[in-house]
Amino acid sequence: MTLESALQSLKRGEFVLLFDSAGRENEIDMVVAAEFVTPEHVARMRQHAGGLLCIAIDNNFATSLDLQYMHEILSESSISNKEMIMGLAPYGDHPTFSLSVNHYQTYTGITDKDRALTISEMAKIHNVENKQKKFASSFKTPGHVPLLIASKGLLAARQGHTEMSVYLAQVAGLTPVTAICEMMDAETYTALSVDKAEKFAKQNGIPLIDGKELLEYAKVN
Ligand SMILES: O=C(CO)[C@H](O)[C@H](O)COP(=O)(O)O
Ligand SMILES: [Mg+2]
Ligand SMILES: [Mg+2]
Repeated sequence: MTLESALQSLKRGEFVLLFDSAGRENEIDMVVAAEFVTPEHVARMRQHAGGLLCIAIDNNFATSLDLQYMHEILSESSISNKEMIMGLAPYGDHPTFSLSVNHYQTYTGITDKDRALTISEMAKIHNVENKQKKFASSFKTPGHVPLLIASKGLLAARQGHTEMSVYLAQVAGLTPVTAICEMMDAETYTALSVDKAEKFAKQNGIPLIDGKELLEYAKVN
């Protein structure tokens, strides 16, 4: 499956699977452009991925919303348990978590319908004039969908699913806001292996992108 066909899938509002690398998380995330997310997408990520469903956003967009990384927010806060604040994960990256949000029209925030609304409305904010004002009036925190902020410099700075998925959306000409969820294995209680993900991808006609290929593509484009 070529990167080009994966981009076409994203443009049609379909899933792609994204592997980071064996030396990093060694995980495969289901990825879909946030602007297309429906309750059915959320149900499928819940059933076929089962990890944490997050919204990844481009760094400039985060800045325009006055968002910070959660580890920065906590470092600057008056909490006493500062030693708990995540520095680097075992594979060497800082977490990209920021606030978690619910759209104001959700009820509990966790249902497929509620999360789909939160995710798709988050993409819409990217394209309005006064983003910060609209964001503050349309979303509540804490909520049921974590926001992840892609690094400034994107793939040159960090090679996580956060950056790779936002980069894919950008290259596809879409709003750089994605919904991503790690694929878990209910048989082994670990992350889904690449072999099993390849099988799933084939059976379901979903493109699987290797992060290595994406990084090579980014170098020459
Ligand atoms: O931990 C995560 C949030 O559920 C996932 O790994 C997600 O893929 C984003 O993180 P990263 O950019 O580090 O891969
Ligand atoms: Mg992770
Ligand atoms: Mg990841």
